[in-house]
Amino acid sequence: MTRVCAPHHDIFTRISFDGHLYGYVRGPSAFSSAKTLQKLKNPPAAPLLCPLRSSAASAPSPMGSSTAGSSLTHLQLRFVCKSSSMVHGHRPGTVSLPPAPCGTRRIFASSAASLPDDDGRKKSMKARALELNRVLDESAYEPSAKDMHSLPKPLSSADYTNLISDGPRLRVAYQGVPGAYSEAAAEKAYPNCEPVPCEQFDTAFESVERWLVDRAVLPIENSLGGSIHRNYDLLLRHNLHIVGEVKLAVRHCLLANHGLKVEDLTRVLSHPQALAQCEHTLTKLGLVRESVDDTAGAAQHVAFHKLKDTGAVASTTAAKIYNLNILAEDIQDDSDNVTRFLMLAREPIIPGTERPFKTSIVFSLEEGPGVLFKALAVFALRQINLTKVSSLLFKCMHVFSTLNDLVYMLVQIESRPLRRRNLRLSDDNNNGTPRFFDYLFYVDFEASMADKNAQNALGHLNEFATFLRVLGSYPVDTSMI
Ligand SMILES: O=C(O)C(=O)Cc1ccccc1
Repeated sequence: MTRVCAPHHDIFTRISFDGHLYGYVRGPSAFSSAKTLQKLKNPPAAPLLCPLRSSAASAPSPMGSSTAGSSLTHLQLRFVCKSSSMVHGHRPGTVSLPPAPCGTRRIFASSAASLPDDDGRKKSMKARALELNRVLDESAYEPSAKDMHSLPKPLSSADYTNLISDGPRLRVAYQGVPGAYSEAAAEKAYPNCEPVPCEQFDTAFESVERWLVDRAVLPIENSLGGSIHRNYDLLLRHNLHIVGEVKLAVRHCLLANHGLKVEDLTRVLSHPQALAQCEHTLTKLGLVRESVDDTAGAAQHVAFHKLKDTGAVASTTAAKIYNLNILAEDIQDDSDNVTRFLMLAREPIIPGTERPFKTSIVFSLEEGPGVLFKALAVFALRQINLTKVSSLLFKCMHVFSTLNDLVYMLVQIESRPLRRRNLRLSDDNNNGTPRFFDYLFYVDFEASMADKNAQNALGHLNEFATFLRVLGSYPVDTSMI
């Protein structure tokens, strides 16, 4: 893939309710970047590019009539693109990325053409990428297992300054350390990628936003332990788009240092979801459970401290990396233990109809009887399936009296009772404005935003929702079916 560097400007996009990608290119090289957008192989049709606002003395001319390298500064261009014909009257309201740190160049990773003066910039980007690799390599920890020093240290927020992504392999952030299930999910989602470990979920989100990496892959829900609510919140607080999903069969092992037997253990460490998924087995073994950030981190801790009374619930890969003994395999309570991960990117993908697509949205509603019924009816009326009912649905039964009527639907609703919590949204003007919501509903429905039916459903929902955002429209992972 040829990359285009877009110096000192912001590119930001969002999927509109009518299935368009739209966004802005803002900054001194907006014209050359906008020209680049016009040349994209994907989307198949040239995007419409139009000047939105310019702080330059004269108004900018429409795209195509200006030359690359124009001396205009702070130009904002709005672009809208769709694989079929243009539809006017799309909803405004995109979200801008935070300004690049001074001197930082941003790479428009999904572009397929080059700017004329690309060479010099590529060199400097390469240097910065090497810089990132150096930080990752040099900050290796000192674990007990012999190969551990060669593992990359997870990114923390301290690694953000002036480091950017470059290189032939797609760099994919995940939360955890090498050997985590999220790393395996990243490799399944993007074969041949370079997985980049991150200390926290927030770090993974920010690493993508700051162009340190190209994508993030994060767990969102699993068949046993339920949803990972923190990541739902992060989806709202950040500007990333869901561009895919990947399902991973998760098989847990009980790991311990060599020479130990199960009877020697009194305690077990792991990610809370992993502990929940092995609840019965761990109870039977009488082990005290302790939560840590990720399963592989638990294995690393047990190995590093040469613990004699503590085991870890983690993968066979983690056992190999941290040189631990596998005391028991397949200890999850349910043999069909599947975790769903989301693939996140800075730009949305163009929704298609050539294969099954799913769309994820988040919305809030005014309180009142029947209001959730009305919201879900916009899909039911159009025969759009929502996916499976979450137990969290029942938390809001006192608010929505007609909810019982809806249980027949195949629904996945994640409701987040926020108790008028102050949620700092990355809003459409990128103000990070705090807004209050009593409940936020996360809904996945089985349709593409390119589908007129889905567009109508969301248009309808938008008439009475107090807030509505499309988090992404992406191909369904059918690999586990
Ligand atoms: O901790 C990990 O390894 C993760 O990737 C998170 C997780 C934990 C349990 C099941 C699936 C994913």
